Amino acid sequence: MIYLENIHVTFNAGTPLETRAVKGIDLTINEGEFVTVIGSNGSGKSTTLNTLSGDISASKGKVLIGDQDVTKWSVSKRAGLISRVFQDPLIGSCENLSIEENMALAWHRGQKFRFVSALNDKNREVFKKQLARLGLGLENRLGDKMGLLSGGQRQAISLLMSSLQPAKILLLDEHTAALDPKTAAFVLDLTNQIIQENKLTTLMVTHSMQQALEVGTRTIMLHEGKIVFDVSGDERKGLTVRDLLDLFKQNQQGQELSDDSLLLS
Ligand SMILES: Nc1ncnc2c1ncn2[C@@H]1O[C@H](COP(=O)(O)OP(=O)(O)OP(=O)(O)O)[C@@H](O)[C@H]1O
Repeated sequence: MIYLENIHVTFNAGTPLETRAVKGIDLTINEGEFVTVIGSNGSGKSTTLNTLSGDISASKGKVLIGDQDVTKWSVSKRAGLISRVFQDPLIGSCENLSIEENMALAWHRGQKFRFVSALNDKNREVFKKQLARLGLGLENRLGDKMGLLSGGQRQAISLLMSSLQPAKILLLDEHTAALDPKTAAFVLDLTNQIIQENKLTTLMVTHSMQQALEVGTRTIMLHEGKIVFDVSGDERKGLTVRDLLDLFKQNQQGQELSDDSLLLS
């Protein structure tokens, strides 16, 4: 269970550049839920994910994971509970390290370890088995530098890496946005498999309203730092992008959504 309790995030508080990015978010996510997060540019989606991962400290409010109050935990301490895949395939893996070194790092995330002992035959077999399921032949390229791979290959490996250790929460920040449509569909399919196999509680930010409805079990929309709607279960089944736009309008006193990137996707 994840609880975000009255989260506020203000950047550059008290200066002319003050930005109230998140304004009182209350969100409870049950174990195993897969929440898709939509909202226009600057609505606070990444800031909300960053507050959960610990990359940003909330100006006010509490973050709880299970029965633990993690509000004051560092990113590295939270990394034992949370794994993350970013939009940019270059973030989240080290291009100068090999595939197997990246996987060893992911496997030992948050722990002290040495490559010399982590890269043994037994572990290599585990990495190979995981990579083989991608069907990209990467199981035969364990020693290749990550920087040699395409964006889609890196994103697929990042997803595998996110499930190598027992984190229970997966944060996906537009992780298919930089990929071509075919690779994006492949990575999304892999995402679904990994979430189901590992029973992960997931938050996925997407700029596509269609994608937000097609995957996951619940959809929330942020607008100007607040949650403007939250749909799941029967209410969500059969919803169309048009319905989402109408929901937005209802909750915003007739205001139309003006972000083309959301409307067009
Ligand atoms: N580190 C920061 N310093 C100052 N302002 C920031 C910082 N990070 C985000 N902001 C501001 O906070 C607001 C919310 O940004 P955020 O990145 O959370 O939006 P978003 O919904 O993820 O947008 P996008 O869809 O464009 O990625 C924006 O006005 C942004 O400019």
